[in-house]
Amino acid sequence: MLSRSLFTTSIKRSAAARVASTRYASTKTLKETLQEVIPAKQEQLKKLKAEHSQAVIGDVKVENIIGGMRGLKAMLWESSVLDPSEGIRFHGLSIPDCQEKLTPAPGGKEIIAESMLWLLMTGQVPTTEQTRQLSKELAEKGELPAFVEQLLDSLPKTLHPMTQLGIGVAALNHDSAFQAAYEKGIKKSEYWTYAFDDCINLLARLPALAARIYRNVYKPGTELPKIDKELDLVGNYTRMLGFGDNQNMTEYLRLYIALHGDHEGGNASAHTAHLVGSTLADPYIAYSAALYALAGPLHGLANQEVLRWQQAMQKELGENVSHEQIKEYLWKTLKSGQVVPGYGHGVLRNPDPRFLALQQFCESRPELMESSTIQLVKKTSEVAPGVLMEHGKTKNPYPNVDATSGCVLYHYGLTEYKYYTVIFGVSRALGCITQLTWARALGLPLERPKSVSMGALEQLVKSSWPNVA
Ligand SMILES: CC(=O)SCCNC(=O)CCNC(=O)[C@H](O)C(C)(C)COP(=O)(O)OP(=O)(O)OC[C@H]1O[C@@H](n2cnc3c(N)ncnc32)[C@H](O)[C@@H]1OP(=O)(O)O
Ligand SMILES: O=C([O-])CC(=O)C(=O)O
Repeated sequence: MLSRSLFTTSIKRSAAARVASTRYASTKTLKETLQEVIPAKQEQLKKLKAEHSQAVIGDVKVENIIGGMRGLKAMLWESSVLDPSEGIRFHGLSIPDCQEKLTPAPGGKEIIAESMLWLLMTGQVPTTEQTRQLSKELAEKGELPAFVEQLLDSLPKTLHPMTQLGIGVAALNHDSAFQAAYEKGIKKSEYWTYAFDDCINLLARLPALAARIYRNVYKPGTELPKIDKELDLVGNYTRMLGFGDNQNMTEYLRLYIALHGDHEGGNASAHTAHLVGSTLADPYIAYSAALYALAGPLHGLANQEVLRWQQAMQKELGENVSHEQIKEYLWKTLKSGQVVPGYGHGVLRNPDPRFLALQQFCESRPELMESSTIQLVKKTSEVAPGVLMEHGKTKNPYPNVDATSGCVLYHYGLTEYKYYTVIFGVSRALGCITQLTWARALGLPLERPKSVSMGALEQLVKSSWPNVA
């Protein structure tokens, strides 16, 4: 059984963090607020460089190099930190803190993308007015250029929705303010303002882009509504997908998109955006690249894979599967050499608090608790950790966020699971655009780590440990 104590502990511990990290913002816009907070961070970096450049903060082991750089502290990322036991904190705030502090949509309860973005970008909790003003700005900027609509409409319906999303996002760079300004020749200190403008335009246009792909592929011939200038980003997205009448689905998507927004810098999608952005490619290109990292089954695509796996199990065993049957099915998956999707993590060593928050959402809604899909998620989470521990390979036998995220969408009628990672792609922009803006504001350099061959590694080992055979 998953323990809730993790959550309670996190709520208690985070009270102090909240006081330390939360500073209420004024009535300034997001860009004006950023303008205010950037100089202190620039100064902090300058001081780190001047005073501590040569300080050693860890060792590089052979296992780091051959093991996908796991555990290597090698990136600067301000907006969130992932603790292996506690999970994610956004500028020090845990998920329950954010649920308590961040402004929901009018009439709603869940965190909205705008308030999460504000927190990520500035480290401050926005006022309700600031959140609404940002919603308005995003809605004003949300329509797609006609040529991008035509481009999307011309793609084969059989092309994976994630491939389509990446193409659409890359094409938006036609209007990149950063690229145009760079060509004109701007000073480095001005980079961030153009990058920020692109980032906001990108985020604003993602719902129309992602919804158009959904309509083209799964609901051809249905009318895509225009953006409603009075709605928040996700309210509009849900409406454009065709689920605007379902308040529970709208609220679920708000929570989903806020929680998937950022997961510190080392995850494959965020890291890709940062790497590509470090070449001074514009934010559209950088985020398009990130989407293709998200599209792999070990990362974001896992939410599609969870549903596919669950449905295959239900097809084989029927609707009302027992814990024992799930256990046998898990062993069958493992013995066939496949991973159990939705379980394990590169950093986390406990149940993912995003998983717990989404499960809590389900528990607050009777229609979800009665759903056989959601019940299967719960039952699987009760037996899979034991099976994975007995299997003995994974360092983390607990569910990650993907174990449940798609199943709720399925219950509410968004059954086309190849689309699920697109929703993740709308969300992950929050963290990636934050970093793209800050990387330019801090003048971070081109990312270029040193690679080594196996022969060179052997030599390095010999010279460090001469007595090793
Ligand atoms: C939003 C997200 O991206 S969350 C992650 C989504 N991905 C998934 O749910 C896919 C299933 N999970 C996995 O494949 C892994 O747990 C990952 C990719 C998430 C993390 O990978 P790692 O950090 O390498 O995990 P770890 O160090 O525990 O792996 C050790 C071994 O356990 C295996 N393992 C890890 N998780 C699982 C799993 N869920 N099922 C079966 N085996 C697993 C690994 O494949 C690896 O096997 P190997 O030694 O034969 O190569
Ligand atoms: O942190 C990771 O490596 C994967 C993950 O959960 C995410 O990116 O949301």
